[in-house]
Amino acid sequence: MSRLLTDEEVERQLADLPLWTREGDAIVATIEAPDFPAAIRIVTDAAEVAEEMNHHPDIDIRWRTTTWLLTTHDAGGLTQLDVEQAHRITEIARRHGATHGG
Ligand SMILES: C[C@H](O)[C@H](O)[C@H]1CNC2=NC(N)=NC(=O)C2=N1
Repeated sequence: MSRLLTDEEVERQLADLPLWTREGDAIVATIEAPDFPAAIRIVTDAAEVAEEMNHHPDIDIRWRTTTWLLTTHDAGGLTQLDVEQAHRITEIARRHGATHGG
């Protein structure tokens, strides 16, 4: 299991993740896809990454807007797994033509 990151470590790593903000013990991002099928493709690709990492995001799907919440339940907060997954979800979203959500 990954160790908890310090507040400073989280802050420093979020500088490279403009889509993501900290909310308590989690990091969150809102991603707007071009249309609903593209939003679902992002979720499907992220599901494969989640299985591979054995680390699973909380996802809210509303038409073409998806909201993602990452935290490491086992550790009780943020770990390097969340940061790595945030990068991978961001890359998937970019590939599917997504932009920042509101
Ligand atoms: C038993 C299994 O390894 C754990 O339940 C995994 C599965 N997926 C997980 N996902 C997330 N986001 N946090 C976890 O702590 C976690 N733990």
